[in-house]
Amino acid sequence: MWEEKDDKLNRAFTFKDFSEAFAFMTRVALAAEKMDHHPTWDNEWNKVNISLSTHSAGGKVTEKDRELAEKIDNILKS
Ligand SMILES: C[C@H](O)[C@H](O)[C@H]1CNC2=NC(N)=NC(=O)C2=N1
Repeated sequence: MWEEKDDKLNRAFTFKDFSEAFAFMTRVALAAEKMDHHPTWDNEWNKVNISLSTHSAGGKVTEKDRELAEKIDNILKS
């Protein structure tokens, strides 16, 4: 689940393999681009760590981050 810490919303995801992880990242990237709101993330093989904050709000968590987090959760479920 998402955890709010140090002005960021963080969540770690683990997939079966790299293909699954990267497919998820592609879908998140398209949703993020549509919102013009982008994650800070890293990927190592089957793991993806996502961190959300709003640069234009001085790096704080805003409604935009909560909205993107919800979209990411929906991508994961679908
Ligand atoms: C110019 C462009 O709209 C801005 O830089 C957008 C792009 N993506 C962004 N992503 C995030 N996470 N925060 C922002 O403030 C932000 N701003």
